[in-house]
Amino acid sequence: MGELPPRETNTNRLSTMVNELPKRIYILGAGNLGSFAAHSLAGIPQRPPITLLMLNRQLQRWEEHGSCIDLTTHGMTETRRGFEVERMRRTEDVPLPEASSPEIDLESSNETVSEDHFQQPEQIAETNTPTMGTEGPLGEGPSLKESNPVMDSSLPQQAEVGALTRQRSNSEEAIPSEQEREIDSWFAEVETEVHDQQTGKLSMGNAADSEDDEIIYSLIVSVKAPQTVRAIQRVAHRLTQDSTILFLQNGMGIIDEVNEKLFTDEGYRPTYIIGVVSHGLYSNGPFSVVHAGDGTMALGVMPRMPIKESLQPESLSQLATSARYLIRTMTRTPVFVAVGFPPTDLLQQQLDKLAVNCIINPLTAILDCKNGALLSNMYFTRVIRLLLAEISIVIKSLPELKNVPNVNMRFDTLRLERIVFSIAKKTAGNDSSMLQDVRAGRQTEIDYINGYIVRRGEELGIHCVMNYMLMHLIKGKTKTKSLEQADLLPIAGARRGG
Ligand SMILES: CC(C)(CO)C(=O)C(=O)O
Repeated sequence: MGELPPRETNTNRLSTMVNELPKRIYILGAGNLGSFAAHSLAGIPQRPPITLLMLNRQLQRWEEHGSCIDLTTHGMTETRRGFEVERMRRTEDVPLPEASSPEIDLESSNETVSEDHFQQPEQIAETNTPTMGTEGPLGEGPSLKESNPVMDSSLPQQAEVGALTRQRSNSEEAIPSEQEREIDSWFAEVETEVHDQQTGKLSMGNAADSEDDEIIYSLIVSVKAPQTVRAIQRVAHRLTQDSTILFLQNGMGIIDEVNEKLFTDEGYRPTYIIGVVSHGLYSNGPFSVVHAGDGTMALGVMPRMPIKESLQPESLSQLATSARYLIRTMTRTPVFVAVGFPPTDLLQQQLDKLAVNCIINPLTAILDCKNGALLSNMYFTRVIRLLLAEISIVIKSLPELKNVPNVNMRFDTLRLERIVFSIAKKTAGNDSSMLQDVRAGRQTEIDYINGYIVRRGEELGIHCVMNYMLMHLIKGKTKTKSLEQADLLPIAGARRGG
C-alpha cells in the first residue's frame, strides 16, 4: 500500500498561513512604549521588518536623532537601526470622525504612558518617570448609596449630574477646550506639512509616503488614549478584517470608541489584542528610552463581537492569522516577558491597573506631588477609600464579569487599596504620567481612567460622584494650565499686552 500524503491538520494549515502572511509590523506612536517595542522586536533572531508610522514633526526628530532607537538598560545603551519609516497620509484625504469626548452626556467637544501589570504588584519596578487604561447590578445588590457614607441626598443625583455635564458656559464656547486644543495641535502638523510642501522647506528624508494602500496586517498602537481614534484613522483604509491591532496603552474604553468611530461593521473589523504592560520606562529624549524596571506584558485577544455578557475566548482556529503571528512574535521577544491570557483574565488585570491609575494619577496631578506622597497620610487615605468604594462597586457590577468566580473578592475595596499602596510605594519617586501631562498643559487620559468608571457607572445606575469630581478637577486644571501657557488666563487687574 502506497504512503498516504500527510494529513493536513488545523495546526499545519495555520502555520502555513502564518508563514505566508506578510511579516511586517507597523508601529503607530513612537513614544516610550512604541520605541521600546520597536527596539525590542528589532533584537530578536529573524527580526520582523518594522515600519514606524510618523507625522512630519516626528520624522524631523527621527532624522535629527540619526534614524535609530536607543534603549538604555542598567546604564548600558544599545542603539538599533534598520527601521522603515512611513509618513502618514494627510488628514484631508481621510474623512475624519466627529471628535468627541467619551464622557456620558458631556458637552460635545470636540505620549509617556505608564503601564503596570498588577497581577503580581510586587513585580512592578521603580521607575523615575512613568511612560508608557456591589454585589450585582444596581437593584440586585447593595447600592452605592447604601455602602458609601458620602452618597447622601445632598449630592447631585443621576439626572442632576447629567444636567451638569450638559451645561456649557459662554466662556467654554469662546475658548476651545484643552481637548480641542490638543487635538488641533496634533493635527496642525498636517497644515505645516501642506505649507512646507508648498514652500519646499521640509525635507521628507528617506521616509516613504504611506499613501500607497498596502494592507497593514500587524499594527501596534501606542499613542495616548485620546489620540487613538484619530491616529488609527490615518491608516484605517489599510486595515481589514485580516489585520490585527495590538493596543499598548493606559486606560479603558478605547476599543469601544475605535469600533464606534472607525470599524462600525462587526464582521469587518480587525482583530484586537490588548497588552497590559508593567515595564518601567522613561524617556531620555525622542527615540531614546530607559528601561528602568523589568516587568511583564499580558496579552489577550478580544472577542470580535461586542462584550455584553461574559467574555468567551475565541478558539485558536478562529483567530486571524495575523493575531497568531503577532502574539507569537511578541512572546518570542524575551525583553517583553509577554504571556497570553484568556480575555476574562486579561480584563481583570486591566481593571486592577485601572483602579490604581484612577487613584494615583489624578491625585498626584491635582496635588502636584510624587506618587510616594500619597503614602502614610490619613487624609489622603480617606479620599482614596471613598474613590475606591465607587470603583469597586462599578467593577463588581460589570456585566462582562457576571459569570466570573471570585469577582467580589478580587475587586473588594480593601484588596484594591492594598494594590494602590503597594504600587505607590514601588513607584514612590515617580511623577505619574498624568502629573507630567498636566504640568505640560497636555491633554490627559482622564476620560479613559476615572471617566471610564463614571461612564460605566452611569450605564449601571451607579453615581460615581467622587470620580466625577476628580475627573473635572483634572480637566479644569489642564485647562487652566493650557490657558496660562497661551497667556489667556483672566487675572483681575492684569492687562495683557500692556
Ligand atoms: C502606576 C503609575 C501611577 C506609576 O506612576 C502609572 O501607571 C502612571 O503614572 O501612569
